[in-house]
Amino acid sequence: MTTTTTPIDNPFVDPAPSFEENGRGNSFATDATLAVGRNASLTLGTDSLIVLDESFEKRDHSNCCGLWPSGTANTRAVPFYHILWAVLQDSVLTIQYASPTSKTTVQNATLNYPFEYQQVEAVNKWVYKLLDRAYGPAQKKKRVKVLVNPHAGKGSAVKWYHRDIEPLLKAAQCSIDMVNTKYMGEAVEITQGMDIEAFDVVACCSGDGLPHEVFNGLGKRPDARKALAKIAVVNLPCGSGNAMSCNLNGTDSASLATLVMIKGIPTPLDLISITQGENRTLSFLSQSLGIVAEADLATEHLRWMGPMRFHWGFLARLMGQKCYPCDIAVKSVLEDKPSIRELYKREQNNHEPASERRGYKHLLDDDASASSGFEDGLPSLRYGTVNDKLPDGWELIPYDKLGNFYCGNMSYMAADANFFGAALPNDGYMDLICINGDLGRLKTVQMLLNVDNNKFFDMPDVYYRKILGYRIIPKDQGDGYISIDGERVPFQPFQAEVHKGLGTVLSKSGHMYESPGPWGL
Ligand SMILES: Nc1ncnc2c1ncn2[C@@H]1O[C@H](COP(=O)(O)OP(=O)(O)OP(=O)(O)O)[C@@H](O)[C@H]1O
Repeated sequence: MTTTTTPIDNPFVDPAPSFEENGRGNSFATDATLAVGRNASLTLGTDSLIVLDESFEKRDHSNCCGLWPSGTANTRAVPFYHILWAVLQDSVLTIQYASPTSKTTVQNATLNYPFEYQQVEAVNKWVYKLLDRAYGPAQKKKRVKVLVNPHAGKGSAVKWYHRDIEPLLKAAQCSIDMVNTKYMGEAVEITQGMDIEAFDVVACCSGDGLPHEVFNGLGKRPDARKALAKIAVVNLPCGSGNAMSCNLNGTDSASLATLVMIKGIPTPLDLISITQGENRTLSFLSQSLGIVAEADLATEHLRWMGPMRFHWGFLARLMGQKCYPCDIAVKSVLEDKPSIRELYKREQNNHEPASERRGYKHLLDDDASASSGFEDGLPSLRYGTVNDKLPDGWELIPYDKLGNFYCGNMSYMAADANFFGAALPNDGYMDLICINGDLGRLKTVQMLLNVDNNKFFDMPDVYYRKILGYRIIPKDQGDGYISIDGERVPFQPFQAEVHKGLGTVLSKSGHMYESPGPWGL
């Protein structure tokens, strides 16, 4: 009787054929194990590179305090996801990988093994397979324009770039062109004029402010559509608000986010056109008016408090049960939570390629043809601007007791603040939450707590909708706070509409955010 060993039973067994082999009818298969002299071997396992090296035992305590899965003292399993590069040069095989230094940080580490001249061909084939496993469908050697905001957060971005980010990018053979921004708005100018053929990614070592500028810089170009589709915008978190990284990299650690970027898959992102006065800008994250906007923007002087500043600002306003009366017209598509969950579930199982996730073709809207998708610049506005007459079918409704108007395009609005549990990168909708200001203090505090523990979406007082556009007109108030992607804009009426998959980001999955979704799935 013969017994077969599956990869699940044995991590030393090479898994199913690689991406390359699939396309080549397996003609490229080589041994999964490279023997290095008599004392070491390198094996392509199920999801890790298994390094067996007797010198580990003597040399170091390098299992990083138990952070790697490891069998014995002389074995190390390096997940393929952490492999940055491998090359055989001058008869020495060098493998670079991201090694955990704590639960939230990684740093570049290297393995070197000498090989005989006769082994070169076999080793090169093995390296090819290793890189294939390490990168899967992700592009290798990305060409990255890096923008560092020296003033982001507490002013550590330059230090973090040199310590946590650049070494990983170099180890992964990325080409780098780094610029420190010198003033507010410079990232708009840089990306408006950049050579988009020379780069794949613009990586912002910053908070969410610089990505906002980059989307707008690309959006101002005569070839805006092409630029926004070609260049992936990435946040490597160094600011005080790093929501973009939490959503797409699943972390607010600069080094871990860099690893995710190196392995990231281009993902179309819905962008929102905002018209206010005579201006048109792009928003990628959120728009808010009411308690959330005020708790954030009106507490700048309390920056020393760190993240507590937002909670303090929120509670202070809550005590006064403040309302923010507005007239609001909404072009709504889904208004009930079961349908919104259903959409989310469908998208989890939807693996269509990035090329199918752009444009308007999936929208079943009455006048979708108004924006046919052939323009070179930004798409035209289907619903006009805030200065035009209200689009057909829209109706302004008075919200005299409005406490919070919050429109989101991503799930997390800060680390652990999963406000928009049903948000999707390219469903072609914005997620809108409206909450009354006279709910009662206890209920509102409960709401805030439920944002932290993932029960917010299901609360009956959370009015959650999937929408295509809206107009909001503040009334009966003097000055106030409106936030677009966390930045303050004039307290004046504005209108918003979404463009399906107009922008591009890098994500782990190619189609979902790194949030747990709307609960109860
Ligand atoms: N050299 C600079 N000096 C002053 N401001 C700058 C500079 N470079 C960029 N900025 C601006 O800083 C703003 C905030 O940046 P960012 O989001 O990166 O950091 P942050 O700490 O998260 O900020 P905030 O919490 O204030 O939004 C952006 O609007 C950006 O244009």
